[in-house]
Amino acid sequence: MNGNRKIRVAVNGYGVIGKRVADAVARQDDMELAGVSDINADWRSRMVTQKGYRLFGAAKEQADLMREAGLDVSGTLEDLLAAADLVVDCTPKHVAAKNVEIYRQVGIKFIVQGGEKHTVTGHSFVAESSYVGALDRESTRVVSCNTTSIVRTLSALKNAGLLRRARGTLLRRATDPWESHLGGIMNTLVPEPEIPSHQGPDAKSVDPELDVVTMAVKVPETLAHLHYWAVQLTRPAEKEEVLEAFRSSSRIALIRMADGLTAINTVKELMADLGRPHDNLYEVALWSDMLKVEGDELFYGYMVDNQAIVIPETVDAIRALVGQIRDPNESIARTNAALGIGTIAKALGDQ
Ligand SMILES: NC(=O)c1ccc[n+]([C@@H]2O[C@H](COP(=O)([O-])OP(=O)(O)OC[C@H]3O[C@@H](n4cnc5c(N)ncnc54)[C@H](O)[C@@H]3O)[C@@H](O)[C@H]2O)c1
Repeated sequence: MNGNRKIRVAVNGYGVIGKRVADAVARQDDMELAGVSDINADWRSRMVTQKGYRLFGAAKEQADLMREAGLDVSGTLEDLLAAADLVVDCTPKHVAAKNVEIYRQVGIKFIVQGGEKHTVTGHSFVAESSYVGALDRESTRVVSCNTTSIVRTLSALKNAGLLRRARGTLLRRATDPWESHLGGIMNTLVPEPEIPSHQGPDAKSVDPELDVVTMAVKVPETLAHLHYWAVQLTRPAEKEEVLEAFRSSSRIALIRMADGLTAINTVKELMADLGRPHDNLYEVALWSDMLKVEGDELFYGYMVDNQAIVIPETVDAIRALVGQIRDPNESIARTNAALGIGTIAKALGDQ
């Protein structure tokens, strides 16, 4: 690739993650959105052209259906891939694993999301932990929302020399807001049948050194996930030392109950007030005044906006695969600036 040319990015699957990835790519000054491909021909695909993005059908049949519905269609996925340097697959779980065959045939770099297994690409991505390992690769997998939060927070403790082992309980949102008329639990809590739940082992696909076990339960709300962690430190530590470790990550935002941020809906409202697209909380929002250190034991809780947290990671994964920017910190800083990551600390002051 010519060093000065913008990276042309295709997004396949314009759902919860795909629409946010498309918007985030459009905001990067070193990238351009080549277009978006999907299979549906309703209001969701209509929003693609409304935003000024080029729309493609996943195959001829879907492109024809879109045309019949009066949509302005630029061709098929094949045409889109021909006009792109890299494709981000945001189709539902297991669909991407099949699309990978198409990408390999065409010879285009690709990113899949956390619904797919590590083996689909052989590399799992969280920017602060595995950017360098993704440089120049054919593909990577941006891990799931929960796994991203686990790797970000535990890496911060690990890098400060504080992490021995971590045990977490995850309260998982039932479904995504836009599709909550189609399903999702009510008036119950559904424990995941196995311990450990998959997120702990999945974090080790990014960093095999992490000693982490997770347990999870599905809860009847749609806003976000909530995690509680008990961590054995390498030595007794002060609370301020731990907070300093978390502050070292630009993608962990310290918040406080004392500021009135006492529930996940209040944090989402803050994102709306900050003018974030889709009210996205890209950061792990970790309560500094709830955090407790007792000798060498650490306890804390945080919120994960499942719809948003993987978006900055996906943008960084694009740069890593293309390989023009070799330094993770440079990519992270560019992504953060383009998405407004850092505005929480500015708005709330020192936490
Ligand atoms: N929703 C979340 O909170 C979340 C968080 C992190 C990661 N992920 C992962 O991101 C991926 C996408 O999840 P999502 O929640 O955005 O799904 P989604 O169902 O909201 O969106 C998927 C989109 O892909 C389209 N699609 C389906 N089959 C297609 C095909 N063959 N070709 C092109 N488009 C097709 C659908 O019409 C839909 O618009 C999954 O791997 C998921 O596990 C989801």
